[in-house]
Amino acid sequence: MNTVIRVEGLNKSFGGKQVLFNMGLAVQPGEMVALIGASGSGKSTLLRHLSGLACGDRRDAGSIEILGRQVQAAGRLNRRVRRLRADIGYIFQQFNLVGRLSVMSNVLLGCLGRVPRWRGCLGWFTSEEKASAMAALERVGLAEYAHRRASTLSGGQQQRVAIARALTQGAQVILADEPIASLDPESARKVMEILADINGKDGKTVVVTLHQVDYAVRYCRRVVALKAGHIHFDGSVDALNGVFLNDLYGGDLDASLMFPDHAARAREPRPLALVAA
Ligand SMILES: Nc1ncnc2c1ncn2[C@@H]1O[C@H](COP(=O)(O)OP(=O)(O)OP(=O)(O)O)[C@@H](O)[C@H]1O
Repeated sequence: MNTVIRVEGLNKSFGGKQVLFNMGLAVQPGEMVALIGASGSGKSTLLRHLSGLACGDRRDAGSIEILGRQVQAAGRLNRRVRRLRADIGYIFQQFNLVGRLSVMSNVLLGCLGRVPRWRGCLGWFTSEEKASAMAALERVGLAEYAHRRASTLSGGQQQRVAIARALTQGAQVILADEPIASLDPESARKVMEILADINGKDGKTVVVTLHQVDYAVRYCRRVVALKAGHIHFDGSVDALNGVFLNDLYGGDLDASLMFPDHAARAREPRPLALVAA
């Protein structure tokens, strides 16, 4: 099978300050990968580059391919990156819904990359597209809210609508940037379970940045840990331990809460109390 995400030699600077250093990454079809690291380590910047929402400049070397198609090379975005974005579902921390529109209309926005522009402008969708949007809402448990104004939903519900939008989009790859950072634990659990379900049942490749290491341990097999713009670790979640996490987070993380002993990590349910500072 072909590699879904390939990053080679990626650098990024903002105003002369380098924030990503020679990053290399390969993600295979159907993987669910957690991106972890302290605040400012470069997680969101990397994710934005993967989706083609950001790019380096000519001084920033590096290339990114998604689904075998070039997103950027030598600090330049592929001119056809908009098309590629139709295959990438991007979940934002703050949901990015249009609050005054109905839940259903928001989910239908997922079709925009694939329908003729005039239809998108008129908001004219076929019955198949509407059925697909409703099926996506059912999948995330929100069919009964289809005709509610999006702004009236809770944060957790809005994030599930955003996931339904990515499903309707038909995205092959889901990039989720701190999707649970502003949610209560129960809403966070539901969002992570939906992402894991989409990964497990539909085989979609998921990369999710997380502040909460315990959710990474629970839902992802592979972890990529960033430290000061470098890939510090890339491997099995089983390799994480308190010493490693204290080093990664500079002592801001009380990993003893998470790994009281190695054996406890294998037991379910895993603790959900720990949040990185
Ligand atoms: N638009 C920007 N202009 C200037 N500097 C930026 C910009 N975006 C990010 N940075 C800097 O790049 C570095 C990495 O930021 P990034 O947001 O990727 O980190 P992060 O790991 O996602 O942090 P957090 O977990 O707090 O969201 C930080 O030093 C940040 O200040």
